[in-house]
Amino acid sequence: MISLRGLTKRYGDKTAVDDLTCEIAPGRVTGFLGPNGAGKSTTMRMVLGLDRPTSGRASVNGRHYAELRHPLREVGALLDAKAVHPGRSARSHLLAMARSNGVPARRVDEVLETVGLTEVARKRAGSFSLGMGQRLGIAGALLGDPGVLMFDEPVNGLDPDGVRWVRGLMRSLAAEGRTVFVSSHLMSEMQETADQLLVIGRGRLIADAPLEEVITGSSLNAVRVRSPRAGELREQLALAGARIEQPTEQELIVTGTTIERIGGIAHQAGVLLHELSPRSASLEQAYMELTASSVEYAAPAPDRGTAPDQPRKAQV
Ligand SMILES: Nc1ncnc2c1ncn2[C@@H]1O[C@H](COP(=O)(O)OP(=O)(O)OP(=O)(O)O)[C@@H](O)[C@H]1O
Repeated sequence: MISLRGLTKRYGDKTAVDDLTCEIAPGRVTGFLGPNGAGKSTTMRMVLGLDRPTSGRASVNGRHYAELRHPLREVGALLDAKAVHPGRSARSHLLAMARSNGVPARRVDEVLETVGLTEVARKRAGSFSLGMGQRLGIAGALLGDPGVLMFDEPVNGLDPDGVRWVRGLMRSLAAEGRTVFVSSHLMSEMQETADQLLVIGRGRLIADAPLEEVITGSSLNAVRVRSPRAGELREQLALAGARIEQPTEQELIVTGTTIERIGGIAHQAGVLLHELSPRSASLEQAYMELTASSVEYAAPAPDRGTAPDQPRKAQV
């Protein structure tokens, strides 16, 4: 369990993390999302005692990181895969970490096997590709067999096979009852991996909700209706306050109401339906809506050459 209580970090007059309060619970994967500069890495660094909060508190299993006797055995983290001495082999890097945390040396070979680096274990970490470095960082996080794991952009630089492997690893760590807290900009990947989402923007909490809830909260969820009398149904639905697009003569895309309501209106009007199906928004669409007002570093829109979009929706 990771707990954040009024967690705040200021750098001069810049507030990187702004009064975050939430719990990251065990037994599930919590995705940590937010635009560039939202404060994700700073939050993770404060959990690990690498940055001192300006105010508030971050704790792991009820204690501050500095109070943990063998931190690696309680919380494992991959923050920066490049934070390895380039002249050291993967194995000696992990052995040094193990020794300083009372972890037995045989565990080093186990985690090297888990991340698929056994064959290159004696090669210099400096010669590793980005993906191999990520795997070594993940091995370091797993070393103490901790109940709490944090990963900052773990799939960065991994090939599709590696991305699938990380997804499976996260899921199985959570299934073992561990707390898995992972940041990513890859929304399609998060949609496959996360159970819970913590979304921040400009350091502030925007959403802390189950993945399903974030997606169903999107105004882009729609219902596709096909009917030989689509025009007639359209009128009835409009009277009931729904928003309707009609891409073809017999097809309607309806938002702003429920599938049950549409079925009821069609029934009352005696209109035959050939299809009534939900069109779920993607996590990417839901995320873009949620964070539209929090994007700090955005390129101008290509067709208009102006500033970023105006907020569409700020809260779930
Ligand atoms: N050491 C520092 N000194 C000054 N400002 C900092 C420092 N570290 C982070 N910041 C600022 O704090 C804000 C949050 O940065 P942070 O790296 O936590 O965001 P992030 O959500 O991890 O971003 P990204 O997705 O781009 O990695 C940014 O505006 C950043 O410039």
